[in-house]
Amino acid sequence: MQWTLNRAVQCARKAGRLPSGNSWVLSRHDQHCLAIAPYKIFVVRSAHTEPKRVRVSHPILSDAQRSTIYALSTPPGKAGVAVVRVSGPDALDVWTRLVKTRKQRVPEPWKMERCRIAHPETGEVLDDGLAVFFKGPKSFTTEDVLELHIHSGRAIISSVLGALSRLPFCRPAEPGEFTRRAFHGGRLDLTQVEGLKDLIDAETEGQRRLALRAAGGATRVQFEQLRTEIIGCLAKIEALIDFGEGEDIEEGVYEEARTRAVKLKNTIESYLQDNRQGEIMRTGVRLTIFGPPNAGKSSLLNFLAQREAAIVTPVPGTTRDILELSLDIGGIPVIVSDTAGLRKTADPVELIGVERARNAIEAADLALCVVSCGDLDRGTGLEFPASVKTLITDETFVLFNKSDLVSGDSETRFRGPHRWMTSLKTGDGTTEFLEGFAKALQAKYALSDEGESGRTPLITHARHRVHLESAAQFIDAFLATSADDIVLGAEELRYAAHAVGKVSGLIDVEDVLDALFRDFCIGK
Ligand SMILES: Nc1nc2c(ncn2[C@@H]2O[C@H](COP(=O)(O)OP(=O)(O)OP(=O)(O)O)[C@@H](O)[C@H]2O)c(=O)[nH]1
Ligand SMILES: [K+]
Ligand SMILES: [Mg+2]
Repeated sequence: MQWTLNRAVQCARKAGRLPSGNSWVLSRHDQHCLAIAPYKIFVVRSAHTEPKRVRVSHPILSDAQRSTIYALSTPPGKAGVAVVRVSGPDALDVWTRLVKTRKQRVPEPWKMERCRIAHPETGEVLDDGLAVFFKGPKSFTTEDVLELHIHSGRAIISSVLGALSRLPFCRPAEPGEFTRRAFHGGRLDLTQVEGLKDLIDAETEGQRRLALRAAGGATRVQFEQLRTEIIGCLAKIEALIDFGEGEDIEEGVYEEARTRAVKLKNTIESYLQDNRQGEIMRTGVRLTIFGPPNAGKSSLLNFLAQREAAIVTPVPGTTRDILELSLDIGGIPVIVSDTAGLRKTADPVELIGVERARNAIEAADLALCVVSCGDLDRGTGLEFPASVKTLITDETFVLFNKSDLVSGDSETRFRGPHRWMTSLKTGDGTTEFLEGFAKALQAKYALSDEGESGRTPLITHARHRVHLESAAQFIDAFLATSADDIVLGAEELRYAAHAVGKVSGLIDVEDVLDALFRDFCIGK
């Protein structure tokens, strides 16, 4: 028997736990139903087969959270347009007091209207602009929302915010409070809230695309699907517990549940085996440039950054400390570290630099070794200097620099995948290097186009990985139980569903929310 929100609400009403006459909306899950009426939120809990077990908890929104809030939603400063956003039960009241249109006092929802913004007490016109009213729940926060589009200038903005502050039922919004309300209203789940924040913070094309996917709800859908499938599995086991095989239940149900669980575990594992692609794309690929002294490592950093970020001199051992820069290479965010040249040294300061360089290579997602063609040419064949030889693997990118120091015919020795030859002095080969390197990065980290979701990583935050890993463990634990202890098995599946639910924020949400919204800007 499938448990629905309507049933949950019906039962709760019968039990006298919910006031009638309110419109009930929003998310329904098999075990936890979030039922939301205007300004009152209750969590309806139920076991998914037993309507009798309905329990309605206390409202989870405080008075402060129910008030009408306002904030400037665009950056302060001189510009064409500034948007002041108002959200809450009294948004319509704000309209009638501040917005003067030619036609009517009550706005037509979702329709932009030309208006004057007037002071609620003095009636003084503050600005000429546009206003739009979004009727809840079809708004960003799911509450009634009013947006005032005014001219962006310091005096105009402060006069409008000042006018709003005169209304006793309004208060300034806290950072991220609009988004928090959207979350509490069920409009966004946690992965979407994270996506929204990542979208605002995105600095490269790759980050933008990844964040948009999450903000748009694609990540949410995938996690919800996973959770639904686990619950489907659990339902079979619970049916067995309630009725027992052979009576009302057809045979083979237990085996079927196991087969499904194995499939689920494989799916989760395929999500986990993503080389941390999504997390790396979000936070940046860590690339360490290393090599012997004087190879041109700092020259390379400056070339990539297009500015004199690092000191370059003919003195070997110039770079001591690690110099880190965030760069956009082919749409991939890359945190590039320039390091001290690797060599045996008695200088205690340089020694620390060399030690740090080695640690940076260890910690990096990618390493790029720069060697001077001049250092190689003396030997026969392609022999890397001893100081770097042991650090070069199949994954290491290699740049043979200072091609101007060797004769042209020796060039072929240096060719190969992930290997380039340049002269950072003359600029020879730098275009090919940059193109080839960007392509290599894209091949490793870029997301495939929409549709080929197979290659798009699901996990973008360490939090997702933690919960998915524990879900996989619980499914494992279920598979380790036998048909004799299905009650125990069912419990493991319930934990697995619970773990996946944490990703979307259906469960144990407040601590994650606090951490997340702390970094949001006001007005979002
Ligand atoms: N001839 C030639 N000289 C270069 C080239 N690239 C860099 N140099 C010079 O090589 C010297 C060393 O360059 P850096 O960029 O400081 O080398 P580095 O690897 O950072 O050196 P350390 O930090 O001391 O380990 C400088 O004088 C550069 O101008 C090149 O392609 N050809
Ligand atoms: K140098
Ligand atoms: Mg250097």
